[in-house]
Amino acid sequence: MLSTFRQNVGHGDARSDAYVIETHNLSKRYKTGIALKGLNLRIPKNTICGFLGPNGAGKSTAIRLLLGLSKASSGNGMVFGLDIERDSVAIRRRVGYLAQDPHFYDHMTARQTLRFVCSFFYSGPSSVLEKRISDSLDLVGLNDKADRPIKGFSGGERQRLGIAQAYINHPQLMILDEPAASIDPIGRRDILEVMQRLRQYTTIFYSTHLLDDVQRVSDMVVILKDGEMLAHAPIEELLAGSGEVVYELQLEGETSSAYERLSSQAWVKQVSVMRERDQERWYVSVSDEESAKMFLLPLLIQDGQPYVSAFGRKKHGLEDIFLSMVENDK
Ligand SMILES: Nc1ncnc2c1ncn2[C@@H]1O[C@H](COP(=O)(O)OP(=O)(O)OP(=O)(O)O)[C@@H](O)[C@H]1O
Repeated sequence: MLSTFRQNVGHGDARSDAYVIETHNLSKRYKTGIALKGLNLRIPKNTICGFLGPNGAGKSTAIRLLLGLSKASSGNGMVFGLDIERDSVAIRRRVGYLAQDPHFYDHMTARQTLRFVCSFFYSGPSSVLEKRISDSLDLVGLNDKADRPIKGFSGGERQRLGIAQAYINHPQLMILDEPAASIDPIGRRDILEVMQRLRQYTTIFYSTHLLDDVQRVSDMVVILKDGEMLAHAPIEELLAGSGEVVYELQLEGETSSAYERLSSQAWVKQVSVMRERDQERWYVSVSDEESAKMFLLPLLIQDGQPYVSAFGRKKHGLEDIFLSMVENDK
């Protein structure tokens, strides 16, 4: 850390050691209705937390409250152990924020943009400043484009510059509002890589609709719907689901006798069949995994029928879990 830049060391209370963000029944009511109902967040240091929810779930409302840009109707919250209402200026100084649609002066280059941002908080030697700018551009993979006007940048490059701008003051927390929305797959992959690189330096709390991205880079997931929190858990815990064991099989050929054999077993709870052109996909839910390991395949195939082209334990994807939570409100 460069000594002439403001040092981001904690000066909050003891709770700041455990959680970067902590809220208690944080709620927001607009004239039109309740946007956020009793949000209880606990986000530990150096995690990447995906903040998920359908449109209108309350994600931006929560972000505005955390940054002190809007006042809570009830409840309270801490960022670095500082009160989000009383200490919002001190909090914002230590948070790097990327808005949903960042605006830049398009005639300026990436390097000039970062210099301009630094001019608001830095007054030390220019060699230190230039090194900090160069390091930030490196981190987001823009060093080779640093001296080109921003007007020629792709959507993904603009977002990466936005991340460099949010990171330039080495914040302890970055809040990113939809950092990869409306970016092509290569641009999105680059942004995810930048987030992975940043994880060693800071905590990242980001809102998104992109479930695959959340599954790839997040440690923790918070799911909101209609202002209510449906889930707040480490991603592995969420992906482990209810603990139900389901085998997924892809079959071709004669399947009716195999269906009879399997469904008559006491340890088979259910066999669901989906027909796909000339194949069938089966989901076999079992109550005893040991029996399934020993008997499922031998029972399935007799006299070479049916032909099994895929076999494995079904993994729950975040998309399945998100959709089932949002649709069932559980
Ligand atoms: N300033 C406001 N005045 C009145 N209602 C508002 C205001 N801001 C947000 N809302 C309402 O609060 C609810 C939550 O909105 P919010 O923007 O927080 O959702 P979101 O999860 O960020 O949605 P999106 O994913 O579409 O950005 C919505 O019903 C919205 O219409």
